[in-house]
Amino acid sequence: MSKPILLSVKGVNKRFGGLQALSEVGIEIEQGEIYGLIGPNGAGKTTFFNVLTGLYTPDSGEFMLGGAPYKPTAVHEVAKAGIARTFQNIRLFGDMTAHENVMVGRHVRTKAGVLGAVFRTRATLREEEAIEDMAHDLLEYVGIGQYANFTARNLSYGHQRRLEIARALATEPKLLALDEPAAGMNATEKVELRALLDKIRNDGRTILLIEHDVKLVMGLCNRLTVLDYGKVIATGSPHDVQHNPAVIEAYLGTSAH
Ligand SMILES: Nc1ncnc2c1ncn2[C@@H]1O[C@H](COP(=O)(O)OP(=O)(O)OP(=O)(O)O)[C@@H](O)[C@H]1O
Repeated sequence: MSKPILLSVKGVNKRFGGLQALSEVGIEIEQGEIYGLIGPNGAGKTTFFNVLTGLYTPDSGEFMLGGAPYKPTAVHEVAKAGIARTFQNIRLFGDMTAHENVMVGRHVRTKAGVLGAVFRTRATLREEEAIEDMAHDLLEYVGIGQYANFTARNLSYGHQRRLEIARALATEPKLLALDEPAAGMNATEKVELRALLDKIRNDGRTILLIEHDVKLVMGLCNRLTVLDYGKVIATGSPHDVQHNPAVIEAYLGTSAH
């Protein structure tokens, strides 16, 4: 039985000068699944992510999130609407501790507001304590609780990636969008990442994953879409997609296969 649709995207077009980077791209992600977006270099994956998360304005496109129309405008609006993302190149606050990085993510959802923060009312202090606790819990959840007080830049690469995921989860997203989370990871880190993403899905969250590591995507995703030259060339289960002639053709001779 199919689950409710969390994200529905239709007819996305995006042109850069003479280059049609996205052509009528659409996807539907069900609640609680890991959905993959793959494709050879330059296929348009990151452009799609940037459109979805408000970094690029599409030339056209319709978006529904959690059953309501969703307009990916400014980045902070996207976070409020319920999409949190990580980036291909890690973007942490390098001089802040791991704990502080997660707290920053949580502030998207705080209620006390600026006046509360300035006058440090009792409500603000209570909220701040709750945020501190939640940040600690999230660091434990992603498996780096013991590094809470380490400066982000001093964490290992794999741990920085986990910290990014914790920070994204702190916004309590409906959809967690991960842009190449396994990039640069060694084999052990990849196995651990896979277990973490599995756990996040088992806890009911929905994940959209761009990933170059085809093995990881095929092993982890419920369904996926393949882009090539800005167009959707296949959508389906890992098994169906792997046997799709258009996909085999697109990947022939590329390092991603
Ligand atoms: N800001 C931009 N200005 C002009 N062209 C762009 C811009 N961003 C992306 N492109 C072009 O759009 C196409 C799609 O790029 P995109 O980065 O989305 O692909 P990708 O599938 O994410 O590739 P990769 O796997 O290499 O990251 C490429 O031809 C790229 O050169």
